[in-house]
Amino acid sequence: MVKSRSLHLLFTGWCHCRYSLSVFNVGIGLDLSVGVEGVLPSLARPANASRIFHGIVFDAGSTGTRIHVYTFIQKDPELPLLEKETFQSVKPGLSAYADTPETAGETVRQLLRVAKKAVPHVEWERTPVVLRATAGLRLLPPKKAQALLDEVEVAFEESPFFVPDNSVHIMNGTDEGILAWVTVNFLTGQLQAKTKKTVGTLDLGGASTQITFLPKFKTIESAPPDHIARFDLLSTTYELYTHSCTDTHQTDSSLERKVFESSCLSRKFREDWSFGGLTYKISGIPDGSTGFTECYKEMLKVVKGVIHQPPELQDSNTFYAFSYYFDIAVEAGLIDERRGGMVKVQDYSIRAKEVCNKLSMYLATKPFLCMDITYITCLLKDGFGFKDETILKLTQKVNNVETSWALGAIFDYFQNIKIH
Ligand SMILES: O=c1[nH]cnc2c1ncn2[C@@H]1O[C@H](COP(=O)(O)OP(=O)(O)O)[C@@H](O)[C@H]1O
Ligand SMILES: [Ca+2]
Repeated sequence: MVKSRSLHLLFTGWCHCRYSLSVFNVGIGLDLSVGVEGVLPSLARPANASRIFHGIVFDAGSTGTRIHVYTFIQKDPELPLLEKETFQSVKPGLSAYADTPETAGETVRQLLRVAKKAVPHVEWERTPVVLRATAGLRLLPPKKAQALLDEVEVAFEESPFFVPDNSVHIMNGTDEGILAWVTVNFLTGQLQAKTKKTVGTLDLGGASTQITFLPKFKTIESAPPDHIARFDLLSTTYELYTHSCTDTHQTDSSLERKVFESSCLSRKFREDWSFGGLTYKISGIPDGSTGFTECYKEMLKVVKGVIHQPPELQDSNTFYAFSYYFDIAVEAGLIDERRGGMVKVQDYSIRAKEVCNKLSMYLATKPFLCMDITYITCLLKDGFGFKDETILKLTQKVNNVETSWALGAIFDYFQNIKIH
């Protein structure tokens, strides 16, 4: 089976972008403390709270559905601690069941069993459960997406957990970027520091990508007002630059059963690939040139000129990066899967050249690695405008908690951070 994120974007045509920007209003009122398990959140204590309380977030991603069960401890009335996260994921994502929505309900029921084990029985009825869907459902026809969400809602209502209003919905890309930024800056302790030091975040999903950071005044000044996203967390208003792209769904029926050729694939590579209800024949270019330079040119066509480049990114030092940035770095041997690690933008580029210029070596085991890693290189350099030396901290977990927007989403539930 074909497994490549780049193929998605080549077929859908990158990209539907939304830029957002913001400022940071000082007055940090966020109370955080650090414990053995890591950084501890200060969330409003739910009514009728006992010492421990929980929150359940489902991430309905384009490639999989994940459950995050958070356990908080109310250390004192002001400072609950994030004690632990229970996490599990299943593949494929809900959008794969567009024509059999009952299966989406089954997926959710299966994952709810994890929550029943993680949350004590007596806590079930006051533990909120929410689901946020991302690019996979954003790209479906609205009726099909709604049918899936309805099945999820039925499964939630049948469950013993508390189902708040608007518990199940499709999240926009801006919220996705902001909530991931909240998660990472919370887990790394940046939000607790009485400074404006925060870390930027890069997320690359199966069908969308987000970049979010605290911009300098110059960036704020030069960006149009609709590039601004604000949110409130405790007594602080944050304004962040956040830019989200979702691959647009433009399946071209004229390509039906035609061969899709790419210089990012070995000349000997041939495979059928189903997408958008059609089957494509994917292959290398039999008599054409292959290799990094040609592949990069292909990627430039979908990346260049469609993504806003804030000039300050050329001077930025470190970004946290996860999802496919992490997965592809593991596949490319740049980092260890368990420990993650730091890479420079140029490390992706160097490895892309090595892989793409020896395509036959990877034909059997990693036929799409050249395409994927070249795409990431191109997105970072010519898409966002990062310099070669920028460091990406590739992290799947911080203090044993997934670096996902899901934790930010439960903050949003308990705190109503009002992203606007
Ligand atoms: O919570 C997570 N933990 C670990 N990996 C994740 C998590 N969320 C996303 N990923 C990684 O990101 C990849 C693509 O993301 P996703 O399926 O969420 O696409 P989307 O964000 O475009 O909807 C997944 O295959 C998975 O490897
Ligand atoms: Ca995602």
